[in-house]
Amino acid sequence: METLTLTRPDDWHLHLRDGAALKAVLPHTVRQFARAIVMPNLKPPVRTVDEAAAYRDRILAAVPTGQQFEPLMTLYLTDNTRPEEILAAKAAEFVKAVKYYPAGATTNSDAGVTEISKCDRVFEAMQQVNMPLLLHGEVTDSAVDMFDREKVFIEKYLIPLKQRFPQLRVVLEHITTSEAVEFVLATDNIAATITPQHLLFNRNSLFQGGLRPHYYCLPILKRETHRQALLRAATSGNPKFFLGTDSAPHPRNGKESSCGCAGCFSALHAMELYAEAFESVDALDKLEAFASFYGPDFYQMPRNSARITLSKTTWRIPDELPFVDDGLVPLRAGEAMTWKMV
Ligand SMILES: NC(=O)N[C@@H](CC(=O)O)C(=O)O
Ligand SMILES: [Zn+2]
Ligand SMILES: [Zn+2]
Repeated sequence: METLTLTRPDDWHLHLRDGAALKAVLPHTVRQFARAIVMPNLKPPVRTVDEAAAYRDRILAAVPTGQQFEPLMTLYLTDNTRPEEILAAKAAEFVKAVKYYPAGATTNSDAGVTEISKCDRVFEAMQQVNMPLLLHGEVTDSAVDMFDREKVFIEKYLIPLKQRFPQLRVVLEHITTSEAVEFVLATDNIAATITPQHLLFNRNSLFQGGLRPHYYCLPILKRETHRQALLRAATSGNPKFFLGTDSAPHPRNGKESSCGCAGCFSALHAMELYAEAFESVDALDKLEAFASFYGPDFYQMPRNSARITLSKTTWRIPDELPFVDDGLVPLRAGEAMTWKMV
């Protein structure tokens, strides 16, 4: 049987939620990944080192017995974050980055930043102590077309930010456009994560025979030329592009609604999805570095030493997994996968 053995990967962009939802989804991630950058967009958000420490403890308590997992914590940037909090985060070694959400851009981002330049003193401190800034890179201006919001964010906010803070290390999260790929390639001290859905699907998947809420995430899927640019970047062997699933669980009734939530759940089968994307352009030899090397290199952490194996086996993605309130529909539910983690 055809198999693929890789260094154990890490997920550099993950939503674990809290409480019963955390307990339901964490085992899926622990099965595939050794570590994950855990997003802070809880209700209320994780804004301080103390809140991050408490959330980290709740995550560790939910790790299935006998298994290993290291949550890498992030702080949620607000208009009121103080530079002192950055120094405290640096001293507390479990906080690995600070996350910027434009207020109102995505799920649980109401407490996000209203005007990015308000945070300049915080960015100054981050640049000083080498704390990475993670960006949800979309403008929220309702006058800007939904499909242009990442491109406009780069032009309007990210280029000026990098001019003000050239040494600040930035991750442009879940990139979706060729403009993002080009910007990352052309700029120092910036990397990007790429999700499985943005490598596998274009915006037609949102409307395949009807409205498909389980393909709705933010930033929204773009046209095919962008998907191809992302796939080229991910499989190029350039260390600026690495794995971040953005697995973002919502209950079925939150997605299948008159105003459905944004987010795709992929923690169940993330590595299988990435393997399929890489295989589609005959680049399986580039998967290990994308999934297991470039992330820890950017975050200046050691690479993992354990290994995982994927085998060429056909299986069917379940229609639904147990969750809270309602079931959890995984990305591409009910369809066939050709790789399977052993
Ligand atoms: N990606 C999403 O569509 N949703 C994420 C938030 C985010 O990463 O923007 C979520 O928390 O549900
Ligand atoms: Zn986001
Ligand atoms: Zn996310």
